[in-house]
Amino acid sequence: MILNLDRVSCGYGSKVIVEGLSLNVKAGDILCILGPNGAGKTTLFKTILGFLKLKSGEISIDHQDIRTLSRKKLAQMIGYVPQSHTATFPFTVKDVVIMGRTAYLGTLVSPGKEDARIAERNLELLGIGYLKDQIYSEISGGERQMVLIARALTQDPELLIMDEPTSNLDFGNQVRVLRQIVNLSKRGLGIIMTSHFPDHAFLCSTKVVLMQKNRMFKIGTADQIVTEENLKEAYGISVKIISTTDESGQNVKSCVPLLGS
Ligand SMILES: Nc1ncnc2c1ncn2[C@@H]1O[C@H](COP(=O)(O)OP(=O)(O)OP(=O)(O)O)[C@@H](O)[C@H]1O
Repeated sequence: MILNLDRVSCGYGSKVIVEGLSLNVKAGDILCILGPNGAGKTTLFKTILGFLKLKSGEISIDHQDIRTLSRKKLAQMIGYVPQSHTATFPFTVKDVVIMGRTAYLGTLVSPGKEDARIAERNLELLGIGYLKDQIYSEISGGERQMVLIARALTQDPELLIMDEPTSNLDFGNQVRVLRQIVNLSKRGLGIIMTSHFPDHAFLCSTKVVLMQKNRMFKIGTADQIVTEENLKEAYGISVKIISTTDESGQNVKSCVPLLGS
């Protein structure tokens, strides 16, 4: 799988939010999109998913222009994980995950045994099989986030787009979700995620886009992009980047924000 963005510009009406962005995401890549509120991360997602019309440039997946793909075909290729939300209706976790099969079902066709099997397999893959009969609105925020990932995997996509997959999660669950993201990329999925924590780029990304409010962006590896200078420019705060080692002796960087006087 290869997603290719070629000089992409997108936005709303006459308002251009992202201008001239070129990048690619391949199987096994984790692209982490960073940037302040309002920089255009969600706008870019909506455009890749085909909800917003491209202003100019081209987006292709496996060399097919997304404008030529049906919504159903696009849903079979790209899984979307929204920020975790509370469902109003009391569906079981298994029912929520089976909804991921919609892209493969004909009109008025209900999911069958094979769809249920795929849903259960993905719950097990993420280590949350024990939740399957629980009510989605009665599980924790962290568990809901994992269920939404299982639902997107049940679409059997080649690319996963995740909108702040760690928002609303406690410290431990943030790391558990990041670990699952790394595991999924190792299984051959391409992943695009947004985060408000530059540390997440150090922890799991293979590529970073740092978006700024003035339509500027920087693209590179976490080491190249998540620098004290770039973070100051993007977020307007002073940050120290420090280094330590993990359990296996690998170097790990972390961002420490400075309050200043
Ligand atoms: N439906 C819309 N119509 C017009 N402008 C919009 C619309 N949705 C968002 N915008 C504007 O587009 C810009 C980018 O918004 P977007 O939601 O993409 O930012 P973001 O980087 O995802 O922000 P956040 O980190 O807060 O989620 C903002 O200036 C916003 O006001």
